[in-house]
Amino acid sequence: MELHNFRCCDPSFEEKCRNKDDGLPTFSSEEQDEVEDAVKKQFLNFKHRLEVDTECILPILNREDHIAFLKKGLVHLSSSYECLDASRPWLCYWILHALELLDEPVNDETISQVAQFLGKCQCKDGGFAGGPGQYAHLAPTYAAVNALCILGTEEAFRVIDRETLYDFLMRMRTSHGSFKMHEGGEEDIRGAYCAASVARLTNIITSKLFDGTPEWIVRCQTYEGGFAGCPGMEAHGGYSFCGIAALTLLNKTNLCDIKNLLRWTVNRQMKYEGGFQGRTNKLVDGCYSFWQGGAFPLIHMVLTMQDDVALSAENWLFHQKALQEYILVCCQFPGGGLIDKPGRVRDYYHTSYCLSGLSVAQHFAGGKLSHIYNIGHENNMLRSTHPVYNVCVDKVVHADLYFRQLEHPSQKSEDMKDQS
Ligand SMILES: CC(C)=CCC/C(C)=C/CC/C(C)=C/COP(=O)(O)OP(=O)(O)O
Ligand SMILES: [Zn+2]
Repeated sequence: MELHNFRCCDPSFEEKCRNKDDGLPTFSSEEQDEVEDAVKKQFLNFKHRLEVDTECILPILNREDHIAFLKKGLVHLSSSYECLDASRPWLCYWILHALELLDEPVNDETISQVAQFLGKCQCKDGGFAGGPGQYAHLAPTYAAVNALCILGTEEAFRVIDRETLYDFLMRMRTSHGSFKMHEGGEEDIRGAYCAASVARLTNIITSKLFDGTPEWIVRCQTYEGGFAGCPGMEAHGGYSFCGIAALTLLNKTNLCDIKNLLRWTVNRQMKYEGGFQGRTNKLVDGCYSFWQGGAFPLIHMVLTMQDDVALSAENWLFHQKALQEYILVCCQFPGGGLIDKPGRVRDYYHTSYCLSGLSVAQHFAGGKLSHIYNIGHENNMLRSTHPVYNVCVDKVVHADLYFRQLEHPSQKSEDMKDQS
């Protein structure tokens, strides 16, 4: 059988996008029309090739273009993105994580600049804000901690003030164990996940901080099987990931109905496109490759811990080939960056989560099972992401070793008791 490499994008349109040197995800309306046509054409072209060649085509990940797009964003970080002015730690995290997945190093000067910039987003009373001088919020706190762990230098680790971070988390906690996103803000399952993730990663977790949290999280699991933002709301992939990842971090996955979660999640993979939808009766979107796809390694880990479920390497939980095809064929934007679906323009959020989903589909690992599976060109392989934090595994191990040797907040209160 002869195998053909398949570059999904139209070369002339690719060149045009590559030369857009502002790095910003903005296109005029004429350009948007052109984008829509070009990417639809590439999808139809792929489907046609599939009919002719059946299994013989190898879609290519356009690594160099994605890296160039990501690096442009890193340079612009401190000056642009007025539209994402309250999400600057998120931009750092999305870009740094996508680059680590692509195994692309960042130079020492940039590492130091980004660490210092994130330091400016940290608030005096603890936690990180969406930008310097803004109020602390749990979402940018999660993004900043992940970004600093990806940077992975002593300077980056030292930016995190663990004492005030603990105070901030305590202030966001409600009496029933849920977490508000910010002072006076909404409480939802993202809060529980962001709090558990940063507390675990920086080694400041205490039983007092998460008393009642697992019980509150399972109240968000709906009759469909996925998790909602709050009890009584609709199941959604973004919230489902937060639910199962937070329960994993808190060692309480036994409290949820894992088989119902599995049934709901597998049914979110779309038969025609191969990608995932976020919720029942909605459209496929590349970012759910991670929010839904990332739940499988966690579900698998729970299932293998239960004796009555026999899972083997042949017993895959989702269609890893179809997901890789959707990401490689439909979600690569010509000239760099990844997207929600054909017709949309690139952004750093979709670039990061499409690549995270591709990594999960390539390195399926959960419990005792792990295998590598690449449907395309050999150069498509990404590094493996940790399914709980969505940071590459080596960086999680490194951060864990660093923070584990520091004093724990419960140790401090013991010391205070001894002194009194
Ligand atoms: C850690 C952290 C902060 C996680 C965030 C998780 C996440 C992506 C939540 C999504 C929330 C939501 C209801 C989106 C629906 O948007 P929509 O109606 O535009 O999209 P849809 O049609 O695909 O449902
Ligand atoms: Zn999306």
